[in-house]
Amino acid sequence: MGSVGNGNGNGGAVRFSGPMPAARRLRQLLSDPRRAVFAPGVYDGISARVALAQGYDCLYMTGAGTSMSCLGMPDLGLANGTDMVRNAGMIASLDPCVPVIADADMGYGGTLNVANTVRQYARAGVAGLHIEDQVVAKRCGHLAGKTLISREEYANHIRAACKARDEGTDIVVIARSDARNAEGGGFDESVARLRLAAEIGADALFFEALAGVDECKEAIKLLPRNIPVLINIIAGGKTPVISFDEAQEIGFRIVIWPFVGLEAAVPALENAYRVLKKTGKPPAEPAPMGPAGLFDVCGLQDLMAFDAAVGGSAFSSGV
Ligand SMILES: C[C@](O)(C(=O)O)[C@H](CC(=O)O)C(=O)O
Repeated sequence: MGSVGNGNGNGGAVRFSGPMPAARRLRQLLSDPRRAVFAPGVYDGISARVALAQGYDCLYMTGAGTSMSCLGMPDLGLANGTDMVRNAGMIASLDPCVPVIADADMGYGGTLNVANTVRQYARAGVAGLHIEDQVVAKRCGHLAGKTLISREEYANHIRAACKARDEGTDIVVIARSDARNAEGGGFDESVARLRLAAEIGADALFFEALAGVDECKEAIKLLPRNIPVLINIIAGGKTPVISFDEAQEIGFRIVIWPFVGLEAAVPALENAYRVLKKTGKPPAEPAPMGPAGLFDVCGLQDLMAFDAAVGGSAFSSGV
């Protein structure tokens, strides 16, 4: 989409035009108070492509899914910043018109690491990221036994994230608090930390592990009105499983479903490998898509059209 103007009447200046940068697009979506942003969880190139084909306005890169798909490990803080930014940047590059909100865990260290994480995600084209208040040896927000950093340290991390954002990027900084179900935390501690993060300059707030619809309503009542609040819905997690419309009705402005793709993929994979082993053939249903059908999911037609548009003939007789 980028066009380079050279000797084209603008004094030889290089001019780029193309889709609105993803972070600006996310800010635009968030600026409409009547509408929540709906972001299904994706964890790799295939899940992102499949979700993009459904026409969502935004995608969510799950850190747990990244850890599982890129490392084969559960969400126990084993994926580092490099693993995460690589996956987030790849997903963000697939359709630059659709913003990606990506998990950035605890920012992978102290204030300097948090700032570096924000810069790297912004450079990778990620539209928004969330930074939480767990220690570096973190775990999934819906598991027991979480340990928090102090309120002061968290404030410093959010300050670092905002300062890095303000170096010339538009990336949306989402402050997450895990205090609700962490040792020494609780509902009030989460509220206090998220209010503090809003004062410091976070763009949105993520209240992790809200327990029940009444608590969701209470959180919305107690958090500042002028800042979008994210709800993280995981079947079998701590937060009640409510629909997008119900979440929007309560007042949430960003709704993520991190595991929707993983919950579909894991049983399907398990079935395919089991049947192949048992019968010597893959399951008959669903009908095989074939190589071209599978590659179509990942943009085969666009790539062939690109080649033809620039005069290539690599695919002129089909694939
Ligand atoms: C939202 C989350 O950070 C994610 O990685 O998707 C996880 C999801 C999970 O592991 O249940 C979280 O809530 O901590």
